[in-house]
Amino acid sequence: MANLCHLGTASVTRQLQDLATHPYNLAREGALQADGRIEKYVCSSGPFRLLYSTQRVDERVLDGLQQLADECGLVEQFVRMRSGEVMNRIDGFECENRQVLHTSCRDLFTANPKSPEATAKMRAELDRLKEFLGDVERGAIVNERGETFTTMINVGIGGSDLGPRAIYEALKPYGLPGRSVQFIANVDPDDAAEKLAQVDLSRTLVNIVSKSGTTLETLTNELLVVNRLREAGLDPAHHCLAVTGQGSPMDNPEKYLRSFYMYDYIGGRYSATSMVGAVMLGFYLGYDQLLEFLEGAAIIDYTAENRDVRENVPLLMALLGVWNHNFLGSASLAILPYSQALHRFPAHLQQCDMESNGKSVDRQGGTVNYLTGPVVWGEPGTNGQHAFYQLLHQGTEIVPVEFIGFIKSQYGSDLEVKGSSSQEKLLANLLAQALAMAVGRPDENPNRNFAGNRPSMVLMAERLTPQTMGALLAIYEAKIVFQGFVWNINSFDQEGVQLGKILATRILESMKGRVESGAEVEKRFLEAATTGINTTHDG
Ligand SMILES: O=P(O)(O)OC[C@H]1O[C@](O)(CO)[C@@H](O)[C@@H]1O
Repeated sequence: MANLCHLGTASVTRQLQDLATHPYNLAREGALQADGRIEKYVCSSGPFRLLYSTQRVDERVLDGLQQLADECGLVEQFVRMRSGEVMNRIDGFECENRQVLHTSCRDLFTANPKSPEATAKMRAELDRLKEFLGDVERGAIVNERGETFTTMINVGIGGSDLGPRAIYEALKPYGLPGRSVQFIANVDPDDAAEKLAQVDLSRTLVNIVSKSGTTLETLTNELLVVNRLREAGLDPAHHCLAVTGQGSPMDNPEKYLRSFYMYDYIGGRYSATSMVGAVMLGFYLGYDQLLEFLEGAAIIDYTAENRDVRENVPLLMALLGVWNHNFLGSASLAILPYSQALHRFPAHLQQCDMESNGKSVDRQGGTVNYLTGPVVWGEPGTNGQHAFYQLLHQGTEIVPVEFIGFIKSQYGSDLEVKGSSSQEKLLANLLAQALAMAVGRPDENPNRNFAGNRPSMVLMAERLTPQTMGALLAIYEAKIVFQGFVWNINSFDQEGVQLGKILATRILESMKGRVESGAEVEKRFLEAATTGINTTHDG
C-alpha cells in the first residue's frame, strides 16, 4: 500500500498498515463491552450522534487516523474550499478549474459567511424565490383559468434530480396542504408518460433543472412536457420554470415563467441546497421550512471544521471509511437507513460519492496506486433484512455498513403490537443488525455459525425533520469531500461520464443511417444488438 496522502508522511500510512494486520476483534468474548467502549465511541455533530463501537478500531487506530487527518490537512482544506479556493482542478492539465462553493448556499445564518460573494448571490436568488412563492400562495400567479398551482413536475437528471428527489421523499409529511411533486428524469418515455398521467397539467408548474442546460435527457423531457402542455391548450411560458447555470443554453428567461440560477462553482451532485433543490422544496415545504433545511446543513458545515476526529462526525465517518476500505480491504459500502422516508437517499449518495471519488488520477495527474472511492449501495431497513442481509452476515465479502436511524417516527401515528410500537421494532432491528454483524454467534453447525467481526456504524437523530435532513445531507457531503482529500483526488469533476455520452450520440447517428467515419464499431454493435428483434414502432 502506497502513501495514501500526498501531503502527509509515509510513516502514518505504515503505522496504520501495521495496525491493520491485527485490527480490533469485535467477535472476541466481551470485546464490545470492554473499556466502556460502547459509551465512549460516540461522536456528536448537530442533531446526529454517531455510534462507532462496532467498528474495528481502538485508541491506537483512532490516533493514527487523527494523524492522517492532520498530515493531510483535511479540515484546513475543507475551510479553504469553503472560502473559495479553486479546488476543482488537476494541476498542469486542462480541467474545470473552478471553486467549490456548495456550502455557500447555506452559509446564510451568520453575519460573516465564508464566501461572502457566493452567499450574497444565493441570498438574491432566495429573495426572488420567496417573492415568487408568495405570489403563487396568494394567487397573484395563477393558471390560465385563474386557478392556483398545486403540483410541480421536476424535470432533471443526476444531481438535478437525485438529491432533490431524495429530500422530497424524506420530507413528505411536511408538505404544504394540497401540494405534491412528481419527478421525470429518465429519457425512457415511459417515465414521463407515467408521471404525466398522474397530474392535472393545468394546475402544474414544470421545473426544468439543468446546470449545463445541455443534458440530452432533460432537454428531451422538457420538449415532451412542453408538447403536452401545448396539446392541452396551455401556454408553456405560464407553467415552466428553469433552474440553470448563468449563460447556459437554458438561460433564456423569456421562455420561462421564472428562471433561477445556480453557479459553476456548485457541482451538480452537491447542488441540492442551491436553487436546484430550493425551488422544488420551497414550493412543496414553503419558504420557512426550506430555510430550516438549509440551516441544518449550515450547522454541520461549521461543526465539520473541528480538527478533532473524535468530535467531528463527517470527518470521523470519512476516516473510518478509509480505514475499512484502504487498510482492511473492503470494496463496497452499504448505507442502510431505517427510515422508509430515506428510501431514495442511498441512490443520491451513490452519485454524490461514486461520481466524486470514483477517480484513478490524483490532483497532479498521476495514476493513484491505492483504492479510491468504494462501491456505494443501499436500501431501507427492515426491507433489506429480508433481501440481502444474508450476504452481510455470512457472505465471503465483508461489507461495512452505515446505519441511519431515528428515535421517533415522522407522522407519530403508530400501533402497539405484542408490547411494542412499530417505531420501537424498527429501532430494535437496526441496533440488532449492528450487534449481530459485530459479535456474531458461534454454532457447531457451520451453516448456522455467525463469525461476526463485521464493521458498521450507527448514525442516530431524534426525528427526520427538514433541519435533520439538511444536517444529514451535509454530513455525507463533507464525508465525501474529506475522503477525496485523503486520496488526493479531485472530487469535483466527472470526466468519466463523457465517453458514454459521445458514443450514444454516434449510435443515434447510426440508427438514422448516418455512419460517421470512425464509428463503424458503434454501427456493428448496434446491429448485433437489434438484428432479429422485432422493432415495430408504436409511436
Ligand atoms: O444538471 P445537468 O447539467 O443537466 O447535469 C446532470 C448530471 O449530469 C452529470 O453531468 C453527469 O452526466 C452529472 O454530474 C450531473 O449531475
